[in-house]
Amino acid sequence: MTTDAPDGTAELSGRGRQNQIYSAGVFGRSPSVPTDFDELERRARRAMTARAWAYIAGGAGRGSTMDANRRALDSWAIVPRVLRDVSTRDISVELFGQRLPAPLLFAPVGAGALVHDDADAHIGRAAAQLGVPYIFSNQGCVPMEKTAQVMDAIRPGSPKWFQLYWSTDDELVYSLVARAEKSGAQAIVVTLDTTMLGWRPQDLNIGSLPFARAEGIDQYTSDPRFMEIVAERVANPVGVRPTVELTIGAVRSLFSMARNVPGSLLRNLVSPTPRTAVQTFLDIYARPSLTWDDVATLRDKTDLPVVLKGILHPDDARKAVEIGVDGVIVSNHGGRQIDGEIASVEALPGVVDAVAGRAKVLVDSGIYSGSDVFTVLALGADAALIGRPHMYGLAINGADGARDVVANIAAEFDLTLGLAGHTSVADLSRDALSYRGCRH
Ligand SMILES: Cc1cc2nc3c(=O)[nH]c(=O)nc-3n(C[C@H](O)[C@H](O)[C@H](O)COP(=O)(O)O)c2cc1C
Ligand SMILES: O=C(O)C(=O)c1ccccc1
Repeated sequence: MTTDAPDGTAELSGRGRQNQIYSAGVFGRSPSVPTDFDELERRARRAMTARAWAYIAGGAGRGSTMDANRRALDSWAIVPRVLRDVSTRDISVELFGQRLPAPLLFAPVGAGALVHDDADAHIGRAAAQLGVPYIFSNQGCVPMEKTAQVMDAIRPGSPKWFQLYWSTDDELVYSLVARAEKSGAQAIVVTLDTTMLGWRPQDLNIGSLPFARAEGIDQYTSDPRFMEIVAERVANPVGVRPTVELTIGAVRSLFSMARNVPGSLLRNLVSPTPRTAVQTFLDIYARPSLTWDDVATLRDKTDLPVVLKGILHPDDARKAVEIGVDGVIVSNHGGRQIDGEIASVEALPGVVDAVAGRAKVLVDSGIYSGSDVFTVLALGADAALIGRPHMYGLAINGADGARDVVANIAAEFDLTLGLAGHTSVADLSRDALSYRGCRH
């Protein structure tokens, strides 16, 4: 089956996408982004500043978790079946009552402004054109209301979810959740693996943290509760440690941020407010003391599906189901948090078995091609999140680049599905794979 975007420019079916690309080729036009991950990454690196590359491509420590993510995927081989009429295929899936055109989502990625102005709005546009969900990052660069508006203008009711980092201030947490509900979010994703930032040598070695330059704090500066905390701190600076020095770039971002905030406290740049906003963000964005009780409370307070991101142990998956969450995301945050961590795909079968169909199981980290998507679905995942690849597409070719990267992965998945002898996602099981063991 073919899924056209409203403007007719993006195809998710394998043959449709191939036809688009080959037909354009006849007129000398090449695709907006490379169609394989390695070339995509090379081109993206050339399109980015060194600071953006360090943050986006970087991982924790020596990068061994990123390597493990790839190794785990590559240790499974697809075993095709033949003569089964694969002429009509359906790659759509249902998640939380909504039919999605492909088993894919745009992962939440913070500080996208490093790559593109108003990054989140452009990714929102890409996602809306495809009808694929976009999970808004809590560390995004555009207030969620604006991204939602951009998406709904393209496709009313475009699938959108909100990713939450649990702040030390519960009132801020619930203010963000209420804004997400009002913006039309269809699920709340709580990310659990970033209660502190991992040890990231690529950023550390050049002394670069986007948030310290006010890149990636727009969900906060557009929040009334957050700005109330900032105002309190400005009025009463006792105990506030100014650990952040503002650069010219930071002042520029703060200036644009001030334009976003109604009746902004930030307008007056000679005031201590911008610096306090950055420092307040760094102080309160995450609470390492978070426990299951907090998540259970959230579960009771919102009617939206709650999805936990960063689940890798089967016992945690069982506990999540027990407290009534609707889904888990098997993720090691793209290998950015712990060096030497279990690969998502290594953890996936254990989590799928523990959940036993009682909640949705999503997965991310290193899923870069249609055959990777095939592998994780055959291992029991319901859908996969795509992180760095869509940011690389954004870096190379803006919204169209982000869209086409995800369209290409969907198209390759559709072809892989058919070539392997299957016609729908529901057909897939571990029988479709053979374990070839780790090569190390
Ligand atoms: C630059 C960058 C920023 C990220 N920011 C967030 C974030 O704000 N919230 C979150 O839950 N995950 C964040 N992640 C993790 C992604 O959601 C996802 O788990 C990861 O990118 C998947 O791995 P992949 O990049 O190999 O596809 C970020 C990842 C990257 C690369
Ligand atoms: O960079 C990230 O991966 C990320 O998710 C994050 C979250 C909070 C603060 C800094 C980074």
